[in-house]
Amino acid sequence: MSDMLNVKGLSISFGGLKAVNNFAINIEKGQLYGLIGPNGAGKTTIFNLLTGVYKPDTGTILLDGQNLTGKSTTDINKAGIARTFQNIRLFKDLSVLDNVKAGLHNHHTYSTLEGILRLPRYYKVEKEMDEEAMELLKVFGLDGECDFKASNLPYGKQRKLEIARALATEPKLLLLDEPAAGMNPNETAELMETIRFVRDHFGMTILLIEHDMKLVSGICERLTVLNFGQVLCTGPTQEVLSNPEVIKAYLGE
Ligand SMILES: Nc1ncnc2c1ncn2[C@@H]1O[C@H](COP(=O)(O)OP(=O)(O)OP(=O)(O)O)[C@@H](O)[C@H]1O
Repeated sequence: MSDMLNVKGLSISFGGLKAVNNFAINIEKGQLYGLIGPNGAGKTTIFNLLTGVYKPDTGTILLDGQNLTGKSTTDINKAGIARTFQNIRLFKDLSVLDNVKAGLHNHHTYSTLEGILRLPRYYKVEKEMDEEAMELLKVFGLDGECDFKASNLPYGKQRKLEIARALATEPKLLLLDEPAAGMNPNETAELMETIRFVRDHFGMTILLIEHDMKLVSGICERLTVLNFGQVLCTGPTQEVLSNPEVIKAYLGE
């Protein structure tokens, strides 16, 4: 199996603090992978490094063999990394459909002039986008709410919409930052099914940060545990979760 994501020697400091120190990870294509660790361990900072929000002090990031180190957020998104955020970020006043279409805009193009003049190509592209967005919404069971304002959806569905929008950019790697945060047990159980489905249906490679151990042990095949910015342990999920050092540093909290 080939690596979809290959990261080596990744570090960044904020002032005197080494938030991420010599981080490495290999994720195979189609793998469902978890990044866990105590609060402040550096997990979100790693997502910010992988997506170009921060530039690493050292290290390399390869996506499907392509070197993304030091690239901008836009270039990295185009190259195939999409993410969701710890605090949901949707276009709250836009419809559910338009939120997904905002993701599709990455690869459907008409010129600004074609758009302003409403030239035929504009209508053709808009129609194709409507259809594609609806297909994606169906996958998430959100097609019935396509005209709702995003902010009027219940919390669990907003999370799903955020994932749908990320998938609309046709990523090679999907990063989910605490997808179950703020969810009740029913919503979490449904979310687990959705994430598993996204992997199976789209063959998606997924890296997720999560504190909910039920979700982590339920769907992740491999884990990397981060502690004080450093990798404490990497391996198959059950092996990692029964590692005494991991229990001491994290699970025993
Ligand atoms: N832009 C920044 N400037 C200064 N310090 C930062 C910055 N971003 C993160 N940090 C620090 O880096 C460390 C790692 O933070 P990070 O948010 O990555 O942790 P985390 O593992 O995602 O935590 P949580 O589980 O609470 O979300 C923290 O000490 C944080 O305060």
